[in-house]
Amino acid sequence: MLTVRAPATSANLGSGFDVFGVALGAPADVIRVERAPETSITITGAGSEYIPTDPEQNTVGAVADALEAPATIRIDKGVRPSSGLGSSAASAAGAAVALNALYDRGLSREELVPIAAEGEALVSGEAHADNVAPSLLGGFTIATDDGVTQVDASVPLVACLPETSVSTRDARGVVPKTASLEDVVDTVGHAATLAVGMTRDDPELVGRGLADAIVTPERSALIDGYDAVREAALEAGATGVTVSGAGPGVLAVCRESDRRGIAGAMMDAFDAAGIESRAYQTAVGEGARLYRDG
Ligand SMILES: Nc1ncnc2c1ncn2[C@@H]1O[C@H](COP(=O)(O)OP(=O)(O)OP(=O)(O)O)[C@@H](O)[C@H]1O
Ligand SMILES: N[C@@H](CCO)C(=O)O
Repeated sequence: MLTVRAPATSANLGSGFDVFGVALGAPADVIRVERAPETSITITGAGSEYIPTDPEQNTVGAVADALEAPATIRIDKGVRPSSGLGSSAASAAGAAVALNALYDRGLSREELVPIAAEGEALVSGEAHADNVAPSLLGGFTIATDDGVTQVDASVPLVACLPETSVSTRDARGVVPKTASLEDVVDTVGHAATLAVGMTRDDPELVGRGLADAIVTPERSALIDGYDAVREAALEAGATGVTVSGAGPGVLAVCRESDRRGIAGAMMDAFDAAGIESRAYQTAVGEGARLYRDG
């Protein structure tokens, strides 16, 4: 049996819609695989009751198919589905690493990115790689049609998840089809600022670079309490706040010394809106880790 711990991720980071992503130190999915004549899936953990075990409908089934690697797959969900932390992608990335090793396919982590993205196509209709790339490679990733660029980074973060859910498929429905040149120019500037900030481990630059006037305003309108939570995080010292992935999770960038206070302020603001939430005090972290259990 092989075991993989595959981290949650936060995609988009505001200005990098469908392109930027970071691996988070926590939470994570744990995937266990054993060779079998046919793929079967069992699921435990956060939100497991909402996830299909049919391999045709589960992201890990799509990965097993793409790698021609049938297996008994056990998923222990640490990443709650439809919360904005790349739940479906964590399972897909974990399965890709585990099955690649189980069947000695010899593919590199970069080569596994499009394979894990097959799972994302299954659940959201498009094979975007901005969650699977950081879950596989760790750090900060820039996923484009030309491939993935990765840098290790160490930037403190708070990911606050309300007890509500937004499906990626629905959230993609509100993304504007066009944008003004002014907004595009503005977003390019912020995206470049964010990328430089990641290379310097600079929370000020990363926080400033989250700003986006194209997708985030439409997405944040789907999240009850978002404006109050954002305001509370900024008042508590966050250097920037945005929607995590497709939402409803909210991501704050900060200095380490402010992280605890920001987590509390965000949860209090959701609470004042009548919504329970959970905050992860975390940081940009490593990619999927493989354990050989013997
Ligand atoms: N292994 C899996 N883990 C989690 N969700 C899965 C898995 N396989 C299929 N799904 C389905 O995918 C959907 C969740 O994916 P979705 O992209 O909406 O959320 P997410 O991955 O948590 O969010 P985001 O991409 O915004 O960070 C649910 O409908 C769930 O049933
Ligand atoms: N880039 C994707 C990430 C969520 O899966 C989106 O925002 O729709």
